[in-house]
Amino acid sequence: MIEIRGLHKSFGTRAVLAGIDLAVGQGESLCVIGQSGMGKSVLLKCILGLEAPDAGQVLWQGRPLDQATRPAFMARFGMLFQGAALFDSLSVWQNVAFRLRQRMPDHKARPIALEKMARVGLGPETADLMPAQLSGGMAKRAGLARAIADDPEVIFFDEPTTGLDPIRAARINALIRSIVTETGATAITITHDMDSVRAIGDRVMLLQDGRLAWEGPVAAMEGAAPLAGFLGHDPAGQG
Ligand SMILES: Nc1ncnc2c1ncn2[C@@H]1O[C@H](COP(=O)(O)OP(=O)(O)OP(=O)(O)O)[C@@H](O)[C@H]1O
Repeated sequence: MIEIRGLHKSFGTRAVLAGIDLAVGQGESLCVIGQSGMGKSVLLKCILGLEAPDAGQVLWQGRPLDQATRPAFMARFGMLFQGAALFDSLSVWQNVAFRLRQRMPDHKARPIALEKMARVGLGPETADLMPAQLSGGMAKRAGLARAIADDPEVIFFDEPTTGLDPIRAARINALIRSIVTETGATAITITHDMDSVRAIGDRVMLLQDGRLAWEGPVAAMEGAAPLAGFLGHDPAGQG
């Protein structure tokens, strides 16, 4: 369970986050949407401790995340970065096993990496390829395998379909949903893509002018007036 209480973050005179409260339950899949520049990335950075909020708290399992509690949280989270963000100098399996290799020898890490790769549709023939040899869809799958390699309790998906054509995007969305359901992980997805929201989310939040302008179950969003600008909108045209 992740909770955010009264989160404020300004840059100069601009209040990017002006009092955000939210809670994501264990096993829940939350999608955060918002126009470009509305603070989705800043929110994610505050949760991860990459930006220090001006006020407010982030709690994990009821405890505020601080210097003492953050390492345990960081060990239990996985992330799919926008654009996959693979390490160019590491092979696919080494990317997938990046965290595992910090605490186990390669002969133990590699089979786990191959198992996670299989889960996302990457066969063993891709294990020793370098990221530059992968298509966009394969790179995204490798990034997804890395995100789940250490069986995280919490997974962040940052714009998971960016750069993919609609067919590949739909496949990645379906894969993410099945993995989230199967693992019981808590998922937070930041996206412009309403097809991702429909496919991945249980609940959706609209971030606007530093506040949560709308929140509800994905099933209720089609009739929600504040979301009218997003529904049926082509996400490729934004941000
Ligand atoms: N380190 C920083 N210093 C100054 N301003 C910042 C900093 N980080 C973010 N901002 C500003 O905060 C606002 C929100 O940025 P953020 O990256 O969170 O938007 P976003 O909703 O993720 O946008 P996008 O969908 O385009 O990625 C922007 O106006 C941005 O310029």
